[in-house]
Amino acid sequence: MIQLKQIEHAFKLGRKGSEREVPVLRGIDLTVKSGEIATLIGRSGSGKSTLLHIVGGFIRPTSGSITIAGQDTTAYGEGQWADFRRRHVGVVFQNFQLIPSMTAYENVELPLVLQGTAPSVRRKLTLELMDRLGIADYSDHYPSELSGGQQQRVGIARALILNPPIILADEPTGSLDSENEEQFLQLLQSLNRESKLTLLIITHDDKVASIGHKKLRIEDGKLLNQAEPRKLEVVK
Ligand SMILES: Nc1ncnc2c1ncn2[C@@H]1O[C@H](COP(=O)(O)OP(=O)(O)OP(=O)(O)O)[C@@H](O)[C@H]1O
Repeated sequence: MIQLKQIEHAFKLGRKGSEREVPVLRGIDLTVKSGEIATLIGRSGSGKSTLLHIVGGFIRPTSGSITIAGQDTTAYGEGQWADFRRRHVGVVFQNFQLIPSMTAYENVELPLVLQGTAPSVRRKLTLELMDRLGIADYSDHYPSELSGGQQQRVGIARALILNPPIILADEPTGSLDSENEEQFLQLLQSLNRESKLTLLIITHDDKVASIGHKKLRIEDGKLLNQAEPRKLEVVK
């Protein structure tokens, strides 16, 4: 579960001594239950990425509290966050952020290498996951030799390889065409169903937002609960 309470964030702009504060997030209360898909939609500049970066521990909020998987991470330093992320949170980015000089296989395996997992275990886990995500045939391809959809599958495989219960996704389909977007959204939904994965996805795309069990909207740094679309009444 992810729980944010009264999160405020202001960026400091300008020269030291004469900085001004620009408020970006204002009083965010957010709960994402275990096994839930939450989507957060909002215009450019509304604060989506800032919020995601706070949940992932890349930015410290100005005030408020963060609890993830039962642990209060609010006061964690960088080292603690890095360790916490390894065990609990995977991140998927819009532009995949794969390492161009590594093959698809090496990109997926990398977190296991950094963690010091034994080579035989690494090989088994990496091949199993790549097979499950339909990218085993592309093991030897470099990112530049993969389509956008395949690159994003490699991106999510890398985020999943350490088996985190939570995935944060920053505009994960932003670089995909509509067919690849559809397939990638189906993949996220099946991972959610089969592995009880908790997902927080930020987007400006209604189609992506529609896969959320919980659909949230952010406007000017404030969270609004997006109303469920009204069901049409059938007139007999
Ligand atoms: N490091 C920073 N320093 C100063 N201001 C920042 C910084 N990062 C973001 N901002 C400002 O905070 C506001 C929210 O930015 P954020 O990236 O969270 O929006 P967003 O909703 O994710 O936008 P987009 O959809 O365009 O990515 C913007 O006005 C932006 O200019």
